[in-house]
Amino acid sequence: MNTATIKTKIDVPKITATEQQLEKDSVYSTRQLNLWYGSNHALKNIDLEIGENEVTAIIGPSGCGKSTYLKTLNRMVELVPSVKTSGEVQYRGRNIFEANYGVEELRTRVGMVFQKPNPFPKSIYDNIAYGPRIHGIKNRKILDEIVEKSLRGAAIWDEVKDRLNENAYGISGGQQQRVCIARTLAIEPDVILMDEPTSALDPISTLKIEELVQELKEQYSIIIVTHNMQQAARISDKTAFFLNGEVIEYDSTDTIFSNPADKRTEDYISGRFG
Ligand SMILES: Nc1ncnc2c1ncn2[C@@H]1O[C@H](COP(=O)(O)OP(=O)(O)OP(=O)(O)O)[C@@H](O)[C@H]1O
Repeated sequence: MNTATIKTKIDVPKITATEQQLEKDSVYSTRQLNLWYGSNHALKNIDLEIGENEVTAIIGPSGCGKSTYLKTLNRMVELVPSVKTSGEVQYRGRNIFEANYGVEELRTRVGMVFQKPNPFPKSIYDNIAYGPRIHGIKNRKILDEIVEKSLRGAAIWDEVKDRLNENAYGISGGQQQRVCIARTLAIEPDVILMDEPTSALDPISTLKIEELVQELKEQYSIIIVTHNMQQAARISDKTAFFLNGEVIEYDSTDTIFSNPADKRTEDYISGRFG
């Protein structure tokens, strides 16, 4: 009997996505995360492992805690005075809630792209150079290189290379969103958080951003909140389904969309609610 035959006879237990995640590098490990806005318990016992160089989609109906979860990952949620948290969010092995954790450094490592494109009222060039300048880079040649590399990385260089000194408000919404992605890339992040980045865009711009996300995951880990289930199915590797502040199911995107374990996931992805 050859080895191949032997292997097929061994009863291999099915490995869940969560177990696979634990085997490879996790960028984030969220453990028993709870979050309250005053008395509103918005996140409940969230356990999630976010994989490196993957696209993780967060889906679920309005108000289920998707954006809150995303904003917890870079501690932006703390800007709301009534917020209280418990549990742990480990980023690269360290709990970001630790008292001496440097939130500025965290936000340098973890970029964010918002629902509505939000360029600064400055030239396209200055939008991209803004972050590097804050980090002390003043040399024009180096800044030129960063601007070009970032705009190329966001697949918009060819469209704006002759308009770098024009105000970023003068380009289309889809182009503005890619400039915002380029602005994020300019500080060389490790993770990119995207909060419904295409919901304000037309279908062609949406497609461009979706293609871009696929390219960016070679270099970055991406967590994307989306209301668009086709989008989650098209571009993500893992999907977490949130409902009323809980993670109902977290698995490979294929499993979530073809063979979900929980009836509530099935009902949501088949459009029965939300
Ligand atoms: N700044 C805030 N202050 C108080 N409560 C908030 C705040 N932001 C969100 N909430 C509440 O927290 C819960 C989760 O909201 P969140 O915005 O995270 O949901 P979501 O799933 O992203 O919703 P949507 O899909 O509509 O954007 C909701 O009950 C919401 O009302």
